[in-house]
Amino acid sequence: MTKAVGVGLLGFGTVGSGVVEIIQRHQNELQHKVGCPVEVKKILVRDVNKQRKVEVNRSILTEVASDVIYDPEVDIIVEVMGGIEDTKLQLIEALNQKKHVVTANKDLMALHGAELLKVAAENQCDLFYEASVAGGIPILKGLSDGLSADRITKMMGIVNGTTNYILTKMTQEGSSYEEVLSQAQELGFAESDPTADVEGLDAARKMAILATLGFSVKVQLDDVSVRGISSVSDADLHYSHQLGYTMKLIGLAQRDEDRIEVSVQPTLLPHHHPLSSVHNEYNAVYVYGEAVGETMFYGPGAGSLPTATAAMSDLVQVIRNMRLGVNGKTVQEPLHERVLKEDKEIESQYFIRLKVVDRAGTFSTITSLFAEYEVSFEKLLQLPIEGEEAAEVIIITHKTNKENYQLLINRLNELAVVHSLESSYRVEGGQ
Ligand SMILES: NC(=O)C1=CN([C@@H]2O[C@H](COP(=O)(O)OP(=O)(O)OC[C@H]3O[C@@H](n4cnc5c(N)ncnc54)[C@H](OP(=O)(O)O)[C@@H]3O)[C@@H](O)[C@H]2O)C=CC1
Ligand SMILES: N[C@@H](CC=O)C(=O)O
Ligand code: NA
Repeated sequence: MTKAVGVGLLGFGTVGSGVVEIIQRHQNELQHKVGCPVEVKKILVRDVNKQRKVEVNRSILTEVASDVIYDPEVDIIVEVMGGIEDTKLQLIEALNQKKHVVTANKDLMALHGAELLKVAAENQCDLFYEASVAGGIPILKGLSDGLSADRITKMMGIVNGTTNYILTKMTQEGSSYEEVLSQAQELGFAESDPTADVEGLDAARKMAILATLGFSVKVQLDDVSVRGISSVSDADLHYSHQLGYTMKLIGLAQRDEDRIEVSVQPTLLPHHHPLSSVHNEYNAVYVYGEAVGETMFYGPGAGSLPTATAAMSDLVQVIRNMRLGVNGKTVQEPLHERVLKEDKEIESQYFIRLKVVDRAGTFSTITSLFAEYEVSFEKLLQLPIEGEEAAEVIIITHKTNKENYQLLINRLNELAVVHSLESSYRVEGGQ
């Protein structure tokens, strides 16, 4: 039999234990696909004495990274521990040792992906990162293989499992934000610091990776405009629903000619929109290509075995490349210059919720301001607030540009008839 390929893991938590479980349980299928046994040789953890979900021989656990990186029996490193700067240095060290790398680390790839890919290419090594975006969905392979000949113009999707889980449970079961967040943590969906999930940063990192690959443009993390779900209230969910919309944390990457926009924000979608029925930790990404038209990638976006499946598909690809002697050949420089759209080029509908003074003339003052910025109403709801001389006004606008919208929002806040601007969100999938 052909010599076994040796795998070293950095991390043995939610994703790492899934990787080991798949290697153990699917060894026959793996051997059939790659033509040799796949063996886990070493695993880096923080604490070798910790109780583990998946059983391995204790002797392969270590708390010293170099035990994995310099192990001559390790051909491929699977990095599933997280972290940025130290992890980057360790992966560079591993690549310089001619170890191929598979990683689930979007924090690292969004910030240092280009540099790491360069080091990998210089060492004729593979560096694959399918698990870093949308968990078990083969979205990166979908873009780089399936749609490789197309020109991608838009990607829109739900790319964070934790926030989708939270919004689903809040909307469908009326659960509290805190309660569902801790469930998502227990289920292993959330990041070690869940602020990255709920404040949209995790999704922004994934959108930067997607936009870089899909548009062949070097998109920086700072290019992504980000807003999370921590300020979404029950009232927002309630009124959105009443007006026919579902709230989702949406990542959007769009290009017109060579000008791009990348954002992550809570967004209202019509109930009938396919992304509205993506629930719990599931993710989905719409990809629009000039030639293919519209495709949608759907599946579990977080969790142990789904995410490990993505890392394993990269592992299989690395081993196939090893057998063909073609590792490190897939890296390409971006084709296009990165030019970001200006606010006046970004068009969208908006949901605006105001608390206003409940008396004659209020409405005409508000509508005049909207008219001044050429923003018209598509839907409107006005409800008196019991026990107060105030009313709640909820507006869905027609499409307007972001510059006008922001000017309007600033001025609305200053109107004497407006007590407060309660909330405002982008609306997609309508007109
Ligand atoms: N969970 C998910 O659904 C997904 C996670 N990811 C990404 O995968 C990576 C891993 O996530 P996840 O498995 O959830 O994380 P966990 O916290 O469950 O696991 C992390 C593992 O790495 C080990 N570890 C962490 N830091 C160090 C260190 N400095 N030195 C040694 N060992 C260390 C831990 O050791 P010990 O066990 O001893 O504590 C643990 O085994 C992250 O980059 C995450 O963003 C990507 C997609 C989905
Ligand atoms: N915390 C992430 C894990 C997968 O990337 C998420 O919730 O999507
Ligand atoms: Na994926």
